[in-house]
Amino acid sequence: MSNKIVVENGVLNVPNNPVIPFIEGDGIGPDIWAAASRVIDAAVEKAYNGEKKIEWLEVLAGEKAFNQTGEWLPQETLDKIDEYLIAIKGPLTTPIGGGIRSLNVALRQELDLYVCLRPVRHFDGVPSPVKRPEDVDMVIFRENTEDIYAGIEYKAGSDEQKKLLNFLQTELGVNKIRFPETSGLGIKPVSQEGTERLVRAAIEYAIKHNKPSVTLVHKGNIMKFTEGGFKQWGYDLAEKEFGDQTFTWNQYDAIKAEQGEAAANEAQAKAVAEGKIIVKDSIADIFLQQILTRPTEFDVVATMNLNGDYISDALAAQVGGIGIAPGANINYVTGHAIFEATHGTAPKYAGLDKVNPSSVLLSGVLMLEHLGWQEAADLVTASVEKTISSKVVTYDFARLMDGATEVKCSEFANELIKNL
Ligand SMILES: NC(=O)C1=CN([C@@H]2O[C@H](COP(=O)(O)OP(=O)(O)OC[C@H]3O[C@@H](n4cnc5c(N)ncnc54)[C@H](OP(=O)(O)O)[C@@H]3O)[C@@H](O)[C@H]2O)C=CC1
Ligand SMILES: O=C(O)CCC(=O)C(=O)O
Ligand SMILES: [Mg+2]
Repeated sequence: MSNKIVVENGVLNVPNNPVIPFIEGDGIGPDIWAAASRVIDAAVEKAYNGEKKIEWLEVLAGEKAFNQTGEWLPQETLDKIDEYLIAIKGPLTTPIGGGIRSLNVALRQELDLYVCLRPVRHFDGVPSPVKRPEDVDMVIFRENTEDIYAGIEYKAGSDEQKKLLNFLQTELGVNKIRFPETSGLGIKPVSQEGTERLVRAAIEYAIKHNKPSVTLVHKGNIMKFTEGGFKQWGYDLAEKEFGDQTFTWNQYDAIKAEQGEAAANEAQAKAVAEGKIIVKDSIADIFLQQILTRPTEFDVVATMNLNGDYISDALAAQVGGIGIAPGANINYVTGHAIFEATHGTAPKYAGLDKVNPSSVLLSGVLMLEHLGWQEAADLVTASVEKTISSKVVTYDFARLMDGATEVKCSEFANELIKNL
């Protein structure tokens, strides 16, 4: 039997010994990947008595790739992930202000992994800066291929910047750039198709997991045709494709305008009683306040690339920090997915065997769930809960806990394996 994961009629077919490519990552990548992969292997072995086993296939990207091949993201890496469908990666460095563009973004764009899925929930015993971290239970659907984040920008003074500036000024009559000659210029594409496929995935997730609401987060009051477009296209999609399963604040506003507020409230209450998902929206600045002040009001969050980047780190802090925040980049149509930690390469801790491997490990749990290997996923989750409750933790949690035993990254993995 082939050891390739394939997608057939939209359903993943996973053999017992699937080949799964991995990218170790830069900085802390080697430490966290060594720890996490040992725990994943042990959980799979235990859950299936050796009947199932992942065949890891290393593929290169980042500094390791550059040192070995002279390329930051070799074509072979993309080809292998394309071929084997599902992969997992550690973080990759992106220099600031110049140098190569993000390899993380490039992987998402090259494989058209249009959803960045980042579930955020609290694990018992994890120290948090907020009073009720258990109130945070949100799943972020971040658009992953467009927006200002896609990296279409031109350096101040470059020929391209001058051409674009000239076009803006002479063809479009733009006269609001305060210091035109010395401005770097960026382009923010946000499309109807890109919005629709992201919001569709978010609503389908909410339906499948019985989540009561989907919130579209945007700054559409200021960026009317990009972020405002996202909001409108999102509402339109909900009404067009999920009319029987959703009630939108767009519909609420229409009823209110025609029949008054009481009728709109009644319609919304009826929709909730019928188990419909409320599709609402929130402007990004107040959203960042409300996830702190009233987190129980948010369940599934659909947003654009840059907002999603900020929101994921902010929400991660509320449940104990970036060391425990998992993620996945997914194309629900082709079946391609790369699971990855939310955090970066934390260069000051590189090679110290110190940091928390939970972010990439829990990304591995998302991967096991995606493969349908729920038993192995549950073993890892239970072990993380048990280990943290026993206060055996890495430095990031130890510094916020009373009476904790601080262990190294690899020792934390040993403890997790013991507690499987
Ligand atoms: N998807 C990816 O591959 C990503 C890559 N990056 C890249 O990573 C590089 C470094 O980015 P930077 O902004 O410093 O952000 P990082 O996420 O790498 O690190 C910031 C801080 O977060 C904490 N942290 C990160 N990972 C862990 C962990 N596993 N366990 C415990 N604490 C952790 C540390 O906090 P403390 O100092 O308090 O101990 C660390 O100093 C950049 O090149 C950036 O572009 C960034 C994000 C995602
Ligand atoms: O690509 C990078 O270096 C940063 C990416 C990032 O912060 C993210 O995707 O959350
Ligand atoms: Mg980020």
